[in-house]
Amino acid sequence: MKRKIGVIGGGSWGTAIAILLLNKGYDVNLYLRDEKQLEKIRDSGENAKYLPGIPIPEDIMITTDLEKSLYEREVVVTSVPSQVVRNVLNSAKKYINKEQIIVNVAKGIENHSLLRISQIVEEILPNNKFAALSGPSHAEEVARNVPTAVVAASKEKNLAEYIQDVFMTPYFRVYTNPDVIGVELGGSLKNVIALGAGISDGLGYGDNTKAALMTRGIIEISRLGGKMGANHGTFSGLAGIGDLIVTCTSMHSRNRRAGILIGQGVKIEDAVKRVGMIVEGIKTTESAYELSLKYNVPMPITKEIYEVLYRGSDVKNSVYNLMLRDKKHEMEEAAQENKYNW
Ligand SMILES: NC(=O)c1ccc[n+]([C@@H]2O[C@H](COP(=O)([O-])OP(=O)(O)OC[C@H]3O[C@@H](n4cnc5c(N)ncnc54)[C@H](O)[C@@H]3O)[C@@H](O)[C@H]2O)c1
Ligand SMILES: O=P(O)(O)OC[C@H](O)CO
Repeated sequence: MKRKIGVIGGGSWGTAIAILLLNKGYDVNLYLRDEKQLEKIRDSGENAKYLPGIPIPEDIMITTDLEKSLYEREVVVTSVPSQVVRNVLNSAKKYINKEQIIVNVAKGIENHSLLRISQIVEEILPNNKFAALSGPSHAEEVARNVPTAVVAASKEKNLAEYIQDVFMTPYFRVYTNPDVIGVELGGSLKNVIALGAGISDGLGYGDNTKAALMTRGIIEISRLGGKMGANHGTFSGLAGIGDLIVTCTSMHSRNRRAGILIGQGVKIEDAVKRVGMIVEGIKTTESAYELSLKYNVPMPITKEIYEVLYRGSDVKNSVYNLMLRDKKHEMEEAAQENKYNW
């Protein structure tokens, strides 16, 4: 019997995931909310707004009927922007039974509650099993079978291995990891640093600057992650440094592209409109900044990006603030524990 999967969210990632799963021979439903978008997809055979140039197989059952999209689905994939996952799941929960497995692929941290998606799912669907799938994976490349590697994270080994099996293809390699917190934080917080990398590019700075942002960026992500219960090793893996690299360097990245525009002096709202798709890092910056205060963790890059996005600070000032802050030991935490000391 064919595996039955439901994907919620007809943006670029939901569409690419649906195609990948259909090509594995599964029975795939794709839910999107917009009837006009659905008609356009039916007429043109592609999702021109979110994933242009990629033919959508007719066998994917695309629908605006949430109930229908979830009916008898063994796995339900959430692929909507992270700030709306709660609303979408609240609407969906009456159609989801406790046997169905929830796999989240959205990358972000809810504003104000500061919850990760796994925690939101736990609140709304406490009896359902959950896994997070994350890593360096631009939809535009996955949809073209560009070799890609990601991580399936679950507290339960069997579930992580099951999800690995569900998604793995010769072009899409899936590793397992028990560290749900680290995988979720890595995927979410890299978007903040990618905005910074984009701003740096937009200002006309060079590769040195970007390498510094990426390196110091993963250090501050890992510092917060450690305090929140993540495993430091996760941040050296695909969902950590891997996703940070791809998002800070690729022109597919909506976060980086928005950052470039902001660095060039475009207003934030206009930059987001020009990108035309979700720029997760904007809202995640607010959550990340609040988490750094809550856990009392220094996150200087995140703080400066927060100042630029939410307090109207001048980007060049932020660069000077970062360059001229107090002098530091590179391995500050380790030095405090008397490792890496002279
Ligand atoms: N695009 C990628 O390459 C990629 C890769 C990995 C992870 N992600 C993550 O996946 C998530 C989705 O990203 P995307 O790239 O598909 O975004 P997108 O901007 O391409 O599409 C978002 C989709 O969500 C829909 N949507 C928005 N609000 C909704 C609501 N309330 N109910 C139902 N649908 C709603 C939009 O109509 C749109 O179809 C994000 O968290 C992103 O970080 C994206
Ligand atoms: O386009 P972005 O910046 O949202 O990044 C997409 C994916 O998260 C890359 O792994």
